[in-house]
Amino acid sequence: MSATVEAQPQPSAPVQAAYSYCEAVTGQQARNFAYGIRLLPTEKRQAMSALYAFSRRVDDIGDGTLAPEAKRERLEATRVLLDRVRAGEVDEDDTDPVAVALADSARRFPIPLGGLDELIDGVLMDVRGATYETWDDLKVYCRCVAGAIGRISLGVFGTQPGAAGADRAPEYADTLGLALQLTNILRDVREDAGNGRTYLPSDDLAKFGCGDGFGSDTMPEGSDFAGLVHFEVRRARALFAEGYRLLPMLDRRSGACVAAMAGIYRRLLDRIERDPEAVLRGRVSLPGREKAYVAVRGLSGLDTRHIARRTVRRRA
Ligand SMILES: CC(C)=CCC/C(C)=C/CC/C(C)=C/COP(=O)(O)OP(=O)(O)O
Repeated sequence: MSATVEAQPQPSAPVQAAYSYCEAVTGQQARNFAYGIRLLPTEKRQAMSALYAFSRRVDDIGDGTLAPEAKRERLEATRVLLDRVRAGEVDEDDTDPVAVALADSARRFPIPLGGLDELIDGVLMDVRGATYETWDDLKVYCRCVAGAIGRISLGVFGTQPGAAGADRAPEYADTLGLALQLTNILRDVREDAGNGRTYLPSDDLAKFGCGDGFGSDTMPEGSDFAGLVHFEVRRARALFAEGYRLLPMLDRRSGACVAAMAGIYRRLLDRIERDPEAVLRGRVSLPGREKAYVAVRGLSGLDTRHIARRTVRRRA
C-alpha cells in the first residue's frame, strides 16, 4: 500500500478553508486523538481531520436527542453524501466543508471509503438499541465503529515500502480500533448506562453478577464489578498487543500518530485497572500534560522501537 496515490497539487483556497474547518473540529472535539493527529505532516493531518470531522458528524447524530426515525433519516442522508464523494460529485464549490475536505482527501490517498459506511451501519445498530450477548457479538459492533476507522486511517498512513508482513496491516489496524473501542466502552460505562445503553456482553455481566442495574453508582450486593472490569481490561490489553504489530510497518510520523493515540488510551486503561469503580463515579481522563508527554514519546519513536523489538522477539 503506497502512502499517496500520486503527486497532487496544493489544495485550492476553498479546499484549504474546508480543511481548516475540519482541523478546528478535530482540535475542539478530539480530546485524545488530536494529540496523535497533530504529529502528522500537513497532507496526512488534513486528511485525518477530514475523516475525524465526518466520523464526528455520524457519531453526533447517533448520540443526539432526535427520535430514532429522525436519526435514521439523518444517517441515511450522510450515506448519500458519502456516495456523492465516492462518485467524484463533490467539488470545491460544495457548501459542506466536511464533504469538500473528505473528497479532496479521497483523491490524495487510497482511503477505503466503505469503512465510513460501516461506521454508519454501527451507529444504526446503536439507534436500533442493539445489545450484545457475547464478545463475538460486541466485536461486530466494534469493528464497524472503530476497526473500520483503523482501516481507513491506514489508507492515509500507508505502509513503508518493503515492510515485512504488510499484507496483514489492515487486520492489525482493525484490531487496534477494537482495543480503543473496548477501552472507550469501559471508560463510558456510566454515561452510556445513563442513556440506557449497555455495550459489555451480557454473558460477561452475568459471569460477574453484574447483570442488574449495571452502570449505576452502586452495583448490587454480591456483584464483582472490579472482577468484570479486570476481565475486560485483560481482553483490551491483548488487543493492543496484537494491534501494535502495525507500528513497525508505518513511517516515523504515522507511527508516532498511532503510538500517541493508542498510548493515551492505554494509560486510560491503566487508570481504570487501578481503580475500576472510578468509571462509575465519572469519566476517567488524563491531564493534558500527560497526553502531551505520550505524544512526545510517540514522536521520539521510543514506543515504536520498544514495541518493534518485542514483536521481533515474540516471532523469534
Ligand atoms: C490504526 C488506527 C489509527 C487505529 C485507531 C482507530 C480509531 C481512532 C478508532 C476510534 C475508536 C474510538 C474509541 C472512538 C471514540 O472517539 P471519541 O472522539 O468519542 O473519543 P474520546 O471520547 O476519547 O474523545
